[in-house]
Amino acid sequence: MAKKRTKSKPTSAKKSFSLRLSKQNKIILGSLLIVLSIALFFSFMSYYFTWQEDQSMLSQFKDRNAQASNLLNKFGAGVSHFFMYKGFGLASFAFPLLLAVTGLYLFLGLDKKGLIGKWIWGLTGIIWVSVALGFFAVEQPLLGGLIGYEMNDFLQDYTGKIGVFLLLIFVLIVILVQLFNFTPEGIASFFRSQKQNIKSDFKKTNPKVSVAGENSIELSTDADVPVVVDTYTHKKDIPPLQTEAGLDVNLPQEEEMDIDLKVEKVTEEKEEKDIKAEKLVQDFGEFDPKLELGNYKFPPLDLLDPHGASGGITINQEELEENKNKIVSTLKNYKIGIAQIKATIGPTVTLYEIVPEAGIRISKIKNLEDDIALSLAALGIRIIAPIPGKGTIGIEVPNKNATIVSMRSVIASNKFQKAEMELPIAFGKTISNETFVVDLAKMPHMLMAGATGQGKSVGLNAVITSLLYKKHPAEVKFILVDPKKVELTLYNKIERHFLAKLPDSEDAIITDNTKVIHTLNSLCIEMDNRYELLKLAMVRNIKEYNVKFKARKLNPNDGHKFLPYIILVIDEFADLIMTAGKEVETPIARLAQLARAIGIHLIIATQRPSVNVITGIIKANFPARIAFRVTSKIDSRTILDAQGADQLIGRGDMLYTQGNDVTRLQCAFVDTPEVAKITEYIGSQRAYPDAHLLPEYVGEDSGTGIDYDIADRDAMFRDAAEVIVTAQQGSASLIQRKLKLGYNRAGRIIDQLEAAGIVGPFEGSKARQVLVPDMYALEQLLQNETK
Ligand SMILES: Nc1ncnc2c1ncn2[C@@H]1O[C@H](COP(=O)(O)OP(=O)(O)OP(=O)(O)O)[C@@H](O)[C@H]1O
Repeated sequence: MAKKRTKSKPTSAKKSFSLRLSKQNKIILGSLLIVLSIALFFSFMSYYFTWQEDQSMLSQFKDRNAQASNLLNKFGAGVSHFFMYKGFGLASFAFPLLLAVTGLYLFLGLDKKGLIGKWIWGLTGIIWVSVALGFFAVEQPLLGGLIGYEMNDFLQDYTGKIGVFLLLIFVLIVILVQLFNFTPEGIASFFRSQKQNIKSDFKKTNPKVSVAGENSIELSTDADVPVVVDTYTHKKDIPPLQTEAGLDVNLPQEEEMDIDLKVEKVTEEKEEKDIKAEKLVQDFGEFDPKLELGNYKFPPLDLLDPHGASGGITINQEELEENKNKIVSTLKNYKIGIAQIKATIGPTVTLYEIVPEAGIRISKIKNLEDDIALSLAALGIRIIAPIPGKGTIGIEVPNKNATIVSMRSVIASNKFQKAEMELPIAFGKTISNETFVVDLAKMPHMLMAGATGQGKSVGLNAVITSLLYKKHPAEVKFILVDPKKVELTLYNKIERHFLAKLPDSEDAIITDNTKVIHTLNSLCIEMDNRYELLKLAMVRNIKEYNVKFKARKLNPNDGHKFLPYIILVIDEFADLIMTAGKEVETPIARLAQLARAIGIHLIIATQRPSVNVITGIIKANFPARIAFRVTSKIDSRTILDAQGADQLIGRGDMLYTQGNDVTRLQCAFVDTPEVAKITEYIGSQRAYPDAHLLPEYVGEDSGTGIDYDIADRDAMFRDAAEVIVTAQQGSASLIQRKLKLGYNRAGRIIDQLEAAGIVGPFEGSKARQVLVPDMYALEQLLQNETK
């Protein structure tokens, strides 16, 4: 510092020579340029009249007695000779103009950004005019100047007269297009408006003439209906219509067709932040969350087994015919005539769509479900009467030989590959053999239930596999809860790629129930944190947030980071509810209600679809439901609010609903060895140093009743107390954010605040109550403590 100060004199001297002019200097320089430009202008003007007289005295410049006729005497004669004669001729007049503009800019202290452009275009124009005049007025050396003449000469030696002419035209076009935004449409609309003016002027002077043509109505101006033409708008004042009741109706007058609408381009005012972000994007490109694992390779398709279904569905004509006959004859027995019957063959069931004869009651057919099942000697017959939106009645009959829908076939399908969804899931195939792809982000949570052994675990694997095939490890993280301890263990291998866990836990896959509670509460904290981030970023959902973050509009120093989707998969939900009850239900309900916008999605599966497991709260918050085969109609109702799941045939046959419609699907089959291969493939690639860490959850029991010694308090205790009291919100995450602390430390401080009586006790996922109303009260409290 001292050194700098001693050197301060020479630096200030240097500064005065730098290009950055002080305001005074700018005014002086600006006025100098303006004066100079006026002098040049008058010199040039007068040069045209006096150049011949002054020619001889150019050599006697130093002679004080010699006088020139130019308005600015010898200076004028000399400068003009240099610019006009030896330079650019008539085009030299642009120099005083450019100088004057520059002078004005400096004088008024305007932003100099546009000035360089003006000089470039000015010089281009000078050269062009000089060459053009040299070309067209060879005889008049003063018009084009020596440079114009010489350049012409030079160019003509190489390209000939025509070449120079074409070159001049081309440069002119460039200038017009670049400088004046000339476009063919612009010229056309100019001529159109001219034509219109002439037309209306003409009409004005000859009111009886009718102009017939497109969009025009012939008008005869009868004497009794006066038609007045407005001299300004050229519109006719039509007298108001008279209705029968004598009511005046004013018709809105038609606007003239050919009025050119000039749209002024509004240059958006950009915030400084945006400009900064644009610059960052220009310099470093968009933020790429995948960069850290830039070489990550998505699992290839051949890790999946085709399950012998490469030939697609085989149609057994005999079976079709037989079933059709049985349906027709059974219905006939009950005096139900059929007008038409059509079959759609799916992988596991065939849908027979019938159009009954007129006058048949639908409920009559619906009641025959069991009779039809009996006559077809088949399980899993479902009657859909009527098929929504079709006006037919559907009878689903299981195929004798069901085709396995391989995961490979659905992943390879065009529909899945081209799916522009946030979290695409290829569930399987519909009854008409179409691949069924849905977006988990839109669901936004899913409940999956079905009796044991009907395909639930396969279904969960299909969901996870779909996402593994489509998403980069940076974009999605799973939290896997597996009380059965065997179903999801395979995913251990991708822990450092795709899994998220609590900071202190060893295994990412959660198998014990207390940990589930901690994880759920931690997810609630993550949710609150994410909402806070979204609020700060002024966006409504995770998608917009990430777009903004990628465009570098959010500063990581303010706590912003790229947010991956978090998917919580619970394999056996019944077990959890039985052991932990409300402790699990409350955070799950809270997450389900609020988490959709911030990219946390829940998938819960259970094999016990009873009302004490799938409670009203859970059901209300899980609009997307999947039912595999269940044993009773009641179970089906519990899951879907409709029956039908009891009539499924098992082995991945399922019903999907996301609101009203229920769709029957054959779940894609992915076997354990296939999952093992995929996880092996992903697991063998370079990974993140650790699994994605969730915020630490400080359990309910910790902190309460602990008497902290005042001397042991955290150094940030007072700051934290002020933050909490000012915000009147007792949350550790607030302290964490405002004071930039780790969650552990913030949690400890909260405990100390509780011990000091500043915040209330822990209240689950809600923020603690703040017991001190304002800063004054806080001050008093802390002072009393030290006494
Ligand atoms: N989509 C499917 N396509 C063909 N077969 C299937 C399908 N899904 C399941 N299966 C068959 O059903 C068997 C049981 O499936 P899965 O293990 O998924 O049942 P689960 O409902 O998870 O049973 P649990 O609740 O006892 O774990 C599988 O081993 C497989 O043979």
